Amino acid sequence: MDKRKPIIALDFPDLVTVQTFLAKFPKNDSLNVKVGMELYYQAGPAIVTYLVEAGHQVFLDLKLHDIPNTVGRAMEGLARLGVAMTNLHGAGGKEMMKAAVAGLQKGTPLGQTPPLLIAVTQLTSTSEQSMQEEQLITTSLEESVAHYGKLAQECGLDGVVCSAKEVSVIKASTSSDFLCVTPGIRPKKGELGDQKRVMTPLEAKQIGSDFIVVGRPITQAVDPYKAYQEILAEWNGEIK
Ligand SMILES: O=c1ccn([C@@H]2O[C@H](COP(=O)(O)O)[C@@H](O)[C@H]2O)c(=O)[nH]1
Repeated sequence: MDKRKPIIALDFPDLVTVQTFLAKFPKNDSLNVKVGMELYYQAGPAIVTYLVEAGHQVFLDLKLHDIPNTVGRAMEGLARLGVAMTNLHGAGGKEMMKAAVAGLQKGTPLGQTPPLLIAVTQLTSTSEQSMQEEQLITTSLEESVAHYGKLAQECGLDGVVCSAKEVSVIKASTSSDFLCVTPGIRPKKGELGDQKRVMTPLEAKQIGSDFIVVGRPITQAVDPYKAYQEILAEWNGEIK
């Protein structure tokens, strides 16, 4: 995946809506796109194959969280789809994460590299208060995120999903090459929606995010391609 390009969250219900959206971008532009639950559960693996064959780099964001055997076998299947990155919930634990790594390796066709595997730490829609009250976690949110980062690295994962606000703490508790994939990205004065821990593309760049994930600020914009270009420019430090 090209780190200079934002990952566009294709949170749409079907192939036709995806095609209509992508038609607003120049033909032959290879994009970083994210397929999440909304699209995958309605359009199935065929949507992933469609995007891969169209030349896009796909982050398959299904956030697996189940017993180790189930997650390992599911990852084995997902590895055959040709995605560049996929993920699970770090809260599933070490045995589950190790099974996922093994499953991806087993399922990846000979001669190909397994997708990057990253662990969700605390969702960017979670505040410290809700984490403490609803998950009964008594540490700070930063400590919880750092903890999941360390576990994920111990299990052989490539990085985490976190807010850009936690990039420094993740890098300090793991290593500088441990990937921080950061959703919860909003342009200055952009609508937050359900996101709680947000940063602008420029702030995320300055703090060291490896990848930014952007959905509604692009997909719901009046001119999605223009919105994408503005975010791309900011992410690449061209707008200060
Ligand atoms: O902690 C997380 C993990 C995943 N996401 C996903 O990223 C996009 C963000 O969309 P926006 O419209 O830019 O808010 C969405 O697909 C989420 O499922 C996240 O936001 N936070």
